[in-house]
Amino acid sequence: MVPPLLPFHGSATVPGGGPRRLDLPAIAGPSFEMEEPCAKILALETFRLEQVPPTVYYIPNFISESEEAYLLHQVYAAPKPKWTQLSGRKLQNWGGLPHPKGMVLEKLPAWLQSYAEKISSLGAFGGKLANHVLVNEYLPGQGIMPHEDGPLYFPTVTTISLGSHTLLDFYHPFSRGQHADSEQVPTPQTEEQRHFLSLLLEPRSLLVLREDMYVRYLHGIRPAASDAITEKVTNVAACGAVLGDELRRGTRVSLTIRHVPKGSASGWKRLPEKLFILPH
Ligand SMILES: O=C(O)CCC(=O)C(=O)O
Ligand SMILES: [Fe+2]
Repeated sequence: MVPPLLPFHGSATVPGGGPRRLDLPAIAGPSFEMEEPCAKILALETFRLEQVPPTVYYIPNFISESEEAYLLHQVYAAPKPKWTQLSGRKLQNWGGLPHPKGMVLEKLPAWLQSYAEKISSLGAFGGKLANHVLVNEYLPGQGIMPHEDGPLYFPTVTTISLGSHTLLDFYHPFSRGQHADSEQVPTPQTEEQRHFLSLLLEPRSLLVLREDMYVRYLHGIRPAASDAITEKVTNVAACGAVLGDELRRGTRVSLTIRHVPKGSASGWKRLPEKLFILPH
């Protein structure tokens, strides 16, 4: 049975404002009953991170501990064949399998559908309803290489983190240099040089990435067992961590919730081949 969705709760310290209670109303909560959808979008705006390229929203404690336990229970109750073991992580795919000829969409199970609806109602997908979820499980020491998610998805990804924090790292794409005619050879750039910011994703948080942060830069998770909170962690003020902390990772399960537009196959075909850097 799907439990009723609870309001966001908890508190966080935000820049300039000192500790603040983040009381966003739940979909069925009393404050939303009298409000228009645009009010929910405004609510999302209050969680927008500054000092990063557009656009990142980070909402600590988006779900409660009991919702987290419920979601973890559902993830691990899935039949064994639902898991795909990859090098460095385990994956479940819900809503349909991506394919160069287009996504064959399947209905989401009820336990994911309610969260897809809750996030969509914040306006995360431009009024569309999320219909696809990837579940990733990372043990301490595991991660995901820097990548782009590819052109199949509406250019927003939303992620609920369960069980443990992680650091999501962002990278400038390789500089492609000037046009070949100018004879300028692109300078080699190390991964470290291209890494320009990280976001601390705490358990129970929601991350919404749109625009440049989703389509222009690459993202990845270092295969590490702990994370140093440095000045590159741009959202530290919204988190329960401080500069200089070293956070040990536990097993983290992430739900990446997206919208796959109908007919995305044609979008796929139009894009140059080198953009097909799919992680899965
Ligand atoms: O686990 C995460 O937060 C990131 C997963 C991811 O980048 C992906 O599935 O494409
Ligand atoms: Fe990704």
